[in-house]
Parts: sequence; C-alpha cells; structure tokens
Amino acid sequence: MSSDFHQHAPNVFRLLTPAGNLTASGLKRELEPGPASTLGARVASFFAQHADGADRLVGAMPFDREARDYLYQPAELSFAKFQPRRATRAGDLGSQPWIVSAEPPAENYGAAVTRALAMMEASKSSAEELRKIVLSRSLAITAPQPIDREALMQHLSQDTSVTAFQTPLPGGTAALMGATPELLVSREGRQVVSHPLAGSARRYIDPVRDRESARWLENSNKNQREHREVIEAITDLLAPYCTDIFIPDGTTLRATATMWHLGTRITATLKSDDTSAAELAALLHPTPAVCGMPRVASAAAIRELEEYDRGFYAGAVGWVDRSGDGEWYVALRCAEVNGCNVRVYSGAGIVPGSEPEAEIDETSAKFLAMLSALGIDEGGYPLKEIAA
Ligand SMILES: C=C(O[C@@H]1C=C(C(=O)O)C=C[C@H]1O)C(=O)O
Repeated sequence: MSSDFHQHAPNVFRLLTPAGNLTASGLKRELEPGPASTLGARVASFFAQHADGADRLVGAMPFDREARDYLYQPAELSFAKFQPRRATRAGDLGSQPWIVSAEPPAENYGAAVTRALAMMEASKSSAEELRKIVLSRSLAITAPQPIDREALMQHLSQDTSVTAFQTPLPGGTAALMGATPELLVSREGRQVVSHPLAGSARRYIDPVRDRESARWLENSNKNQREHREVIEAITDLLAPYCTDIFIPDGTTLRATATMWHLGTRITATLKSDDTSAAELAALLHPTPAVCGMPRVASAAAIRELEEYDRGFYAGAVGWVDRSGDGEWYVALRCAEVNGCNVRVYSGAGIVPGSEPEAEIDETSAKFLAMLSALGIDEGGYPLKEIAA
C-alpha cells in the first residue's frame, strides 16, 4: 500500500498487543457520540438496533468525562497472531531537524507543579482534600514531511512490552497514535482485569544505573503512595459490579523500553453479563493514574493549571463487542498526528513531596517512547540511538 494512502486514510484503527494484532478499516456506522456516563447505554442500544456489520465497536474516549467520545463500527476487521516485530532504526522517518516547541515551556510546567503543591497544601483541612493531581505538558512538533502512519506504527510496536495503537479522531483527518503500557480494563465473559500503573522512573542504557533506578522506584514512599491511591480508587469503583476482587500483595515493577513503573494486576468477576467492557471503562475512567484524587476536584485543578484541553490524551482507546467483551487501554505515550503536525503529551502524578525539577524530568522521559519512534530528540534532532 502506498505511503500516501497511510498518510490520508481516515478510519484506520489498530491495536498491536502481545496477544495479537487487531486492525479495523473503513467506517460502517458511527456510535452516537456522548459523555462517559452514557457510553454503556449507547453501546447496548447500538447493538440492539443494528444486527448487521461487524460485531464490534472501536475507538476512543476523551480525557474529559463530559466531552464527546468517538467510537464506530468498522467496515472490516482483521486479526493476526502476534509476530516478532521488524527491527527498524529510529531516524529513517527523515533526517532533517524537525521543529519542536514545548507547550507549555518546561519552566511553566515546573511552576504549575509548584501551584499544584500549594493547592494540595491549602486543601488539607477541607472535606475535599486534594491528595494527587496529574499534570501534563506537550510538545508541538512540525515534521519536514507528512508523517507516514504505517512507519510510525512499526516503530511504536518495536517495544513488545506495550500496546501500540492508532485510532481516528473526530473530524476525519487526525489520529491518536501511541504505545501505552497501561490496561484500563478488559472483560472476557465475566472475567475482569485492570492493570494500573502509577509511580515512574526513567530507564538507562547502563545496566547498573538502570537497576538502581528500578530499586529507587520500589523503595520510594512517594511513588508507593501514588500507586496505592490508584488501586483503592479502582477497587472501590469495581466493588458494586464485581465479586472476588483480587489485589496481589505488593506492587510489581513494569518495564517498558524507556520507563520503569509500579504496577498491580487487579482481577475480578462480574456479577452480571450485562456490564460491558465499555461500561467498565467509562466507570473507571479517568483513574487517579491520569487525573488524581479525589476525581472531580483533581479534574478541576487540571483545568485550572494546564494551558490546553487534553483532548483524547489520557483518555481510553479500545473496543467492545456485541457480547460485551472488550479491551480498553489508557491513551498514554501518544500524540495527535495530523499531516506534518504532531502533538505529543506526557504527564506525571503530583503528590505532596513532589519536586518540580523531578517532574519535568519524568515527563521528558515519558516523551521518549514517541520521540524515539519518530526518530528525534526533544530538540528535534535525529536520535543517535533508541533510549534503551
Ligand atoms: C500520565 C502519564 O502516565 C501515568 C502516570 C504515571 C506516574 O505518574 O507515575 C505512571 C503511569 C501512567 O499512569 C503519561 O505517561 O502521560
């Protein structure tokens, strides 16, 4: 297929997981868009109304629970077994410098972290004590030529510890593309799995430094506290819908090519077949891993402190089928891609004790998954080597 096709073809949805690859192409019908609170009901009535076409809806939910989602029934679905991925070098997407502009500049992000810490301190004696605010920043990138989405997917999927994704955005030209390490929720029959990550450290090429970084993360009280908030929130939200909620003792380390994370694989059994994967995703989203605690107050703080609308970044991307099964991932380590324009996002959980410089560094490290797939560094210059 020509690269021209991949640059302009709308409605390509891809999810490349270690369990297999899903590709959906073309559009048969859009799901009536709406907020997260009505997603479960809209999906159920879609399948009740339409007996024809693919038995699956694919797409994405934005970060803001009140904003309209974008899911659709594709014209065609194809599945492939996981295949070892072709090794390609970063940098072959073009070797001229790209234009990269930090929006907001890193210093402004540091100042927003300081303000978030002050907001948490000031709320301490109130009933709605703010315990965590996830703050993000972005890089606006202009490529020397339109992004070849197929090549970018190839690069993103080289890290086999993550799920590479591509989902069309409303409007018909832009796509959200990324490589997420975080499963929001999956449902297969009555079996539910959620694998939240919170608490992060950079990886290093030097193995000794890399191990030190992992050990630091495991022993960091701040990161363990951040992680506990997420597990508690997910468990509380699942409790009315599930039995046998199982949380393993202690966190485990999850490694991507560029980051260490604290993770916990939560499993549960649904009480009713009627609760679909889409309903579960809409229930859990946004978890404190991408928003904060408590949810409504931290979302309000994000609106006040961030200088842009997150759109579909830190939303959820995935699918749900007619039986209610599905898989939803947190839309992280991703970018909106539109022609030559790429907007990359990354965020970090701010809790009392966080330091602005460390959060700037953590968000820079989280940009790397996308930047190395594009073949550039934060200055827009060709990368000499992939981070890890
Ligand atoms: C918000 C992001 O990542 C989230 C925040 C994390 C943290 O604060 O430690 C870790 C994993 C993700 O849940 C991001 O990558 O943009």
